[in-house]
Amino acid sequence: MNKVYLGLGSNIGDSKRNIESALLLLSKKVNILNKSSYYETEPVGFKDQPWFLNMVIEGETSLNPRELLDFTQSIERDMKRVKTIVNGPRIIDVDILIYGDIKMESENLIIPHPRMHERAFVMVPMFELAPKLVINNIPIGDIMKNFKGEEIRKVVD
Ligand SMILES: Nc1ncnc2c1ncn2[C@@H]1O[C@H](COP(=O)(O)OP(=O)(O)OP(=O)(O)O)[C@@H](O)[C@H]1O
Ligand SMILES: Nc1nc2c(c(=O)[nH]1)N=C(CO)CN2
Repeated sequence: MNKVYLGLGSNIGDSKRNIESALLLLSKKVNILNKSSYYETEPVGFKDQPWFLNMVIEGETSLNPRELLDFTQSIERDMKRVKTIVNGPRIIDVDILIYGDIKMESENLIIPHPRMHERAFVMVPMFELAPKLVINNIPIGDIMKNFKGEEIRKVVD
């Protein structure tokens, strides 16, 4: 089994329900060990869209990276994710953030996720789960200093 961190996001429909549906589907092939809180987050990239709901899970899987990507993309398809504009609104988005100690860069799979360290909507929930993590030789605590905090709000149930 390999340790993985996956980032989930949604900003169409009942985002919390969408994410929980995706988690149920993910649990068929990913043993979910830990879930971050939910966060309401300002859209990054394309601003003219609803705020997202984001969270990160820590899990383990026997799927290899390619199989894991195929699996997460099958979940996005099953949940009728329709590709709109780049960075645009979506029912569900599942990103592979970290897979063990693997560093890979193929045309459709880059691990660690190449933009995760720029994203408060990934780093804040990730820090909640793994405050001692080192990503590309940078301690996550140092990455956290880049964020001001107004772009993200923890959802308190
Ligand atoms: N680590 C990764 N996790 C998920 N998809 C990845 C990863 N690396 C590359 N990809 C590729 O990114 C492509 C676009 O995925 P998607 O449409 O979900 O992008 P996005 O989530 O909108 O943008 P971003 O990747 O910046 O979060 C996928 O088809 C997949 O092949
Ligand atoms: N706040 C937020 N912004 C985004 C998100 C997301 O999940 N949350 N996903 C994107 C494309 O992956 C682009 N922008």
